[in-house]
Amino acid sequence: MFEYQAIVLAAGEGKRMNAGENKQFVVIGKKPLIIHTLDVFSKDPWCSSIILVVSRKDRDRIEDLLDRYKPSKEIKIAIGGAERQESVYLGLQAMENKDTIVFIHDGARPFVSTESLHLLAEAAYAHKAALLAVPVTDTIKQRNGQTLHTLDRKTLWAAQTPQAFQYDIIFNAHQRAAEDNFLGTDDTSLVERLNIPVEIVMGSYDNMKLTTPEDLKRAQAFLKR
Ligand SMILES: Nc1ccn([C@@H]2O[C@H](COP(=O)(O)OP(=O)(O)OP(=O)(O)O)[C@@H](O)[C@H]2O)c(=O)n1
Ligand SMILES: C[C@](O)(CO)[C@H](O)COP(=O)(O)O
Repeated sequence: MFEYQAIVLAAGEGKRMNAGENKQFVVIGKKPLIIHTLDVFSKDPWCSSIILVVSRKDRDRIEDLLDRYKPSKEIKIAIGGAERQESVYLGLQAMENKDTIVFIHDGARPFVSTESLHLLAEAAYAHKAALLAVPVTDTIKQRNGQTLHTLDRKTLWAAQTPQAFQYDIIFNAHQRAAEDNFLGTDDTSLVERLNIPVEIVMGSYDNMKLTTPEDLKRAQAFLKR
C-alpha cells in the first residue's frame, strides 16, 4: 500500500459551464459532481486524508452537501484563492502532515479510477513527482503569425489530474512560482521550471475534466454506460 494525502480543488466558479450555478453542484447520475469526485478518494484505502479547497461563498453549501452525502472519510475544508494555482498553494499550507506524498486533483474530474490512483501513487513513491496524462490523439497545429507548424504528436501528452508530488517538492515549487509571479495551468509546470524530472503515468480518456456544457452531456452518457 502506497499512502497519499489528497487536495481536491473546488474553489473555482465554473463559468465556462454556464450552468446557472457552480458546476460542482450540478447533479450527474444521482449525486452532485463534487460528491462523485470526493467519493473516489474517500473509498480508496490508500488515501489517508482529504483537504477540500472551496471558495468562501460556497463553503456553507459544500458543508451541507458533506452532511447529506457523508463521504466515508473525514474531509477538512480550506479556503481557496482567485486562481487555481493560489487554491493549490493554500491547500498545501493547510496540510498538517508534511512528510507525505500529495495528490492534487481537480474537483471537476469525477471519473478518475482507483486503478489510475494506484499507478500514480506507485510512480510518485518511485520518482517523487508524477502525473496522469494521455497521448494526444488530434494533430496539433502551432500558428506563428501567418506560418503554421505541425507538432510531432508522438511527443505530446494531455495533462490530467491527479498530479502527485513529495510535499517539499511541490511546496517549494509553489513558493518559487509565487515569488517569480509565474502562473501555470497545472502544478507539474511549476516543478518542470525548477528542472526537476516528472514521471508520466498513462491515464485514461475517461478521466475527463467537466469544463463546458458539452462535457456535461459526455459525463451523463458515460454514467449511463
Ligand atoms: N480559483 C480556483 C479556480 C479553479 N479551481 C478548481 O480547479 C479545478 C479546475 O479548474 P476549472 O475546470 O478551470 O474550473 P473553474 O475555474 O471552476 O472553471 P471556469 O474557468 O470555467 O470558471 C476545478 O475543480 C476548480 O474548482 C480552484 O480550486 N480555485
Ligand atoms: C490542471 C488541468 O486539469 C490539467 O489539464 C487543467 O490545466 C486545469 O484547468 P484549465 O482548464 O486549464 O483552467
